[in-house]
Amino acid sequence: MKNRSRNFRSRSGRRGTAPRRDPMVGKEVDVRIADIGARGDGLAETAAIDGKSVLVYVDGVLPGDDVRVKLRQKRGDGYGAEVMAVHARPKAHADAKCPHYEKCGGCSLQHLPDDDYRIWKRQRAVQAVRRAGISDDAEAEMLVGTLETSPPSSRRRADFSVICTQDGVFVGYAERFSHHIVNVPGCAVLVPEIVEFRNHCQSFLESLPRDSAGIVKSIVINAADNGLDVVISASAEPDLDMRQGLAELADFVDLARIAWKTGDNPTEPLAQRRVPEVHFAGVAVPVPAGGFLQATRQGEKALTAAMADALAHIPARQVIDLFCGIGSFTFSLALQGDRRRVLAVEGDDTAVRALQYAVGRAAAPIEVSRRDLFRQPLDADDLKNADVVVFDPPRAGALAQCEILADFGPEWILAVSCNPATFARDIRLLRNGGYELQKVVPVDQFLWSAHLELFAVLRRALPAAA
Ligand SMILES: C[S@@+](CC[C@H](N)C(=O)[O-])C[C@H]1O[C@@H](n2cnc3c(N)ncnc32)[C@H](O)[C@@H]1O
Repeated sequence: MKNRSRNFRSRSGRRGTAPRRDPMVGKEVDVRIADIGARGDGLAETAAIDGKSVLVYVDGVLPGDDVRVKLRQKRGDGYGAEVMAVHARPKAHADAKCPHYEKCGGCSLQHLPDDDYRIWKRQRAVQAVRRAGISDDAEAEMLVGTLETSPPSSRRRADFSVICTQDGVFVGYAERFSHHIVNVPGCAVLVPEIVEFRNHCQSFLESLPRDSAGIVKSIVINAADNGLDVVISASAEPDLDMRQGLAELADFVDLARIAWKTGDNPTEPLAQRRVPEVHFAGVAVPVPAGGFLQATRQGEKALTAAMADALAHIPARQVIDLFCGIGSFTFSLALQGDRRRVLAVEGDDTAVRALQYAVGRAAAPIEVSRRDLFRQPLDADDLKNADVVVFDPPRAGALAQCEILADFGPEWILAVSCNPATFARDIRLLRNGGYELQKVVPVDQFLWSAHLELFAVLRRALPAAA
C-alpha cells in the first residue's frame, strides 16, 4: 500500500514524517454530559476508532444535557469539543452575567445556576482533600468548610493581552477556542476602575498609528489602595509620542503609576503620581510594578480571617511565613492577636525590598529573608524554633519545602494554595510525615472560573503517651 504520510522538513531542516491526522478530530457525535470536570468543562464519553471509550470535554454545558458536539482537538486523555446542536436540556442554564460571556474565554461557568456553581466549586476542594489521601467521603466532606466567594466587580488585578492590527485594537482576554483577543469593555469580574482604564487604553491605542500601537503586547493592572498601577509590556522602547500620550492618560485618569517594560529589560516608570500602596493590618506597603496581590480584597480578607481563626487556638511565638510576597499575611501574623515574631521568606527581590521597607517603617517584629525556596528550602535547623509555618506558594506548589517539613516541621502548618492539584500532592506528603489535616477553607477569588484557593490547617499528630 502506498504510504500517504508526506515527507516534510522540520524547522531544524531535518527530514521527518508529517504527524498523521487524528481521524477523530472533526467528527460529530451525540453525547450526554455526565459531570463538570476540574477545568469547568462538561464531561462525556464517546467511542474512539478502536471502540474504546474516550473522554469528551465540552464547554458551556450542564450535567444531563444531550448535545451533538464536534471534536476539535486532542486534549490529554480525550478530546475538546464544541456544541453543534442541543437535543435536550433537562435543567435550565443560568443567564450570563457578563456581556462578553459568549465570546470571552475568561469566566466559562456563568451558565451554572448559582447554587450549582457554589456546590461544584466546593466539591473541587473536597476532591483535593480526597486526593490528599483522605478516602473516606464523609470525612473529606466534613473537613471542608463553606465556600468564601468574592462578588462580581471585585477582582483587583488584570492581565490583558493586546493586539493592534489593521482590523482594530484589542485589549482583553483570549476568545474561546481561539487565540484572538476579545475586547471586554463591560467585564463583570474586574473592579470598575480597571474596566474604565482598559477602555481609555483601547481608545488611546486606537488614536496612534497602527505600527506604533503594535509594539504593545500586554497590560498588567493592579488596583492598589491609592490608585491603579499599570505595567505595559512591549516589543520595543516607547517613542516620544507614546511616552507623552501615556503620561497624559495617567494624569487624566489619576493613575498612581504607569510603567513600561521592553522584553526582559527592567521596568521603567513613565509617570509616577504617587507610590502605589496596599495596607495589610493597617501597615502601608509599596506595591512593586506588576507585583503579586491576592486577586480580590475579599479573598485576602477571607484567607487572613481563616488564618487568625486558626491562630486563636495555637500558642505561637515564632511564625515562619514562606512565599510571603509583599506581606499579605505577614503583618497580621505579627501584629494581630498575640504579637508574634515572624520570619518572612520570599524569592522575588522587588517584593523583598518592598516588604523590608514597610517593616522598617512600621517597626514590626518581622525579619525578611530573600531565598529561592524551590532550590534551597528551609532545613531542619532553620525550622527548629518555629511554632507555626505558613506557606503560600505559586501554582507549582511547595514540593521541596514540604519534603523537609514532613520530617522537621513544627507542630502546626497553615497552608494556602491556588492550585488544588499541587495542594493535594503537598498535603499528602505532609500527612505521610505525620500531620493531620484538620480543616480546609475554600476561597473563590475567580468568580465563574475553575480557579480555586484553598486554606488548610495541619497539626503534627503527637506520639501516643507511653
Ligand atoms: C501565591 S504568591 C503568595 C504571596 C503572598 N503570600 C500573598 O498572599 O500575597 C506566591 C509567592 O511566591 C513567590 N515565589 C515564587 N517562586 C518562589 C521561589 N522559588 N522561592 C521563593 N518564593 C517564590 C512569588 O514571588 C510570590 O510572591
